[in-house]
Amino acid sequence: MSITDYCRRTVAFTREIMQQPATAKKDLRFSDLGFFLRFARPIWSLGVLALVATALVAAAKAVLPLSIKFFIDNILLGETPAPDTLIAGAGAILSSLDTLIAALLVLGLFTGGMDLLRNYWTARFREGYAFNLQTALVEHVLSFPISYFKSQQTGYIMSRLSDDVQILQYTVSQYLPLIVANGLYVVFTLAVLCILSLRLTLVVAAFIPLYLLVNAVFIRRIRAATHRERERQAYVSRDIQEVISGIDTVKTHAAEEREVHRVSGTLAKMVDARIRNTMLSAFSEYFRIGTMSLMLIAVFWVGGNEVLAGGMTIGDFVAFAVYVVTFAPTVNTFFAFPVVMQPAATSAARLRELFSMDGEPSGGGVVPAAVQGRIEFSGVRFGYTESEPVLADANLVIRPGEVVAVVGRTGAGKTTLVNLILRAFSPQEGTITLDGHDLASLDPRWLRRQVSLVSQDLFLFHTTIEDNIRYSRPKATFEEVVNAARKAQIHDEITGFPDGYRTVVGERGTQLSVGQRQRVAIARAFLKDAPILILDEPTSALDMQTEEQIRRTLRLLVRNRTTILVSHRPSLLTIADRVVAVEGGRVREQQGTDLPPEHDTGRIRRPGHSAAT
Ligand SMILES: Nc1ncnc2c1ncn2[C@@H]1O[C@H](COP(=O)(O)OP(=O)(O)OP(=O)(O)O)[C@@H](O)[C@H]1O
Repeated sequence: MSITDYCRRTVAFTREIMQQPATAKKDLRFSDLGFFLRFARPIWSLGVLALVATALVAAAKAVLPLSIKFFIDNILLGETPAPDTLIAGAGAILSSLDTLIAALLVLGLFTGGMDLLRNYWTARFREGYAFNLQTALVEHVLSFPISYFKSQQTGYIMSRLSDDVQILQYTVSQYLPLIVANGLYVVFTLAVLCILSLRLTLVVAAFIPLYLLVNAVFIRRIRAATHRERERQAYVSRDIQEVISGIDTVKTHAAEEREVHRVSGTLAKMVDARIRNTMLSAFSEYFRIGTMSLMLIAVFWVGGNEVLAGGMTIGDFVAFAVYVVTFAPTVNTFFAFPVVMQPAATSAARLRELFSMDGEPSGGGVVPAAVQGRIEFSGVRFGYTESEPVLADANLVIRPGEVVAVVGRTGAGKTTLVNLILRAFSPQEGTITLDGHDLASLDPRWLRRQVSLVSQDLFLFHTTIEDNIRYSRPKATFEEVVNAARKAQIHDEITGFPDGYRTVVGERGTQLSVGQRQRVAIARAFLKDAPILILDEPTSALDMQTEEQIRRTLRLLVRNRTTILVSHRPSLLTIADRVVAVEGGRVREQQGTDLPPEHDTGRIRRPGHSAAT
């Protein structure tokens, strides 16, 4: 590529990034600051200490260059300070070299000590703040309805939970103390500059609107670019997480290259967003540095002429020049804060959005004293999209203690039906009641405590088998855990492992076979002993012999519980009192002639029969 082509492309790229949409979807409002301050409330005293220490260090640093003025004017040239100046008193005291050196030593020791304290208090405040924020965030996100987690990919949620908090914490901890310190430094220094020369200070102040103009042009653009970058970063996390969790499928299809290509595609979009964002920041920095250089030139020009004309002492000018040379980069950094704080502002806006989403009410809703277990669907309509109902007009009554098997073609809506009982989703029309209470009116956590679920999609934690079984009743004794495992026909296999019940099952239970995991889930249900039981393909991974054993234990488990059994296994349906079919969005009773031949053995009791086995 020729140099001309290169320049042309650079200009086109610059024009393109300056013309990108400059409005971000989720901007942080000023009122949101109050929201984020609430996490600082329990540690406010540390914040105040950090602020006071920062102010003292800034003040100490601001007076330091004044020593040059005293050294030149009072000590070297022996001039008597003008009685009407504010710093005359200090000048009179520091009129000998010894006192000036002693004062400098004291000032140095004080500044160093105070700086150490500032670091300590700032670190405690920063970490305490991040702790409060992240704990509240995890608590809030865990209160979201199950439907949120079913509609979002784990990697995307994780990115928002960890990346945003980290970026907010990192940026705020790095820059917030600097903003405070630099802000105070600017104020103190401006005061000293005014004392040294009001005229020159006005020259400095004249450049402030130029800084504001640069910010006005760039801030909105940088904010929008940061939003784009962060969304794309979440997509990268989502894709990587998906590949890692589906690594078995990826490997068996020898699809590593394809997956690398897919992830690198998402990654490339993020890198592009990052470059554009970096370049926008670089352009704004370029204009700020330009403003700073112009300011320094103007100060030297006006100040130099003042000294030549005798309107200013050499000491005042040198002190002023030292101030301005150290002050200018601080002013520059100060006006760059709105830019460097954009990642934090973006993260804060995204976190605010998460916090403003409604979780399920905790402790709200009706909590009946006892559960009979009558479940009734009346005219229920539900679809994952409004236009395509999975259930169109579902009517079903399950009597207390009854075992109802739900059959139907794959994709007919059987799992959807049980998810509605768990209030993972809410019907768009019609009602579902438990003992006459609309599920929508019940406390969702209470409701789920009344239900044991053994599903085909079970989850084990990366801990011991004992703790995994105990998950359904944390206060259960070891004997109760063993008892539940015996009933679920897994005790002998557990004791066969070298570590027995202390065997760690691996992430998601990968060190157990699917059949073993399924029986751990059944053991959990025995231990929970809830009045309602949902069995969604509970034996899908078991061989015929183990299923036969489990069928016997399931007969025991369903006793005196309202049970909904979803299964494609004809043999398992024999534990049901009756069978209903989900078909075309409706639920209809299955008659003897509708059942596959192996069902019609007379073991399935028809509606109206007792639930006892
Ligand atoms: N979280 C979801 N989001 C969108 N659509 C979904 C979701 N879960 C299920 N579906 C769709 O709803 C329909 C019913 O699914 P459901 O899992 O209830 O069927 P099922 O009868 O249990 O099937 P199977 O016997 O294969 O388990 C299917 O078309 C499915 O694609």
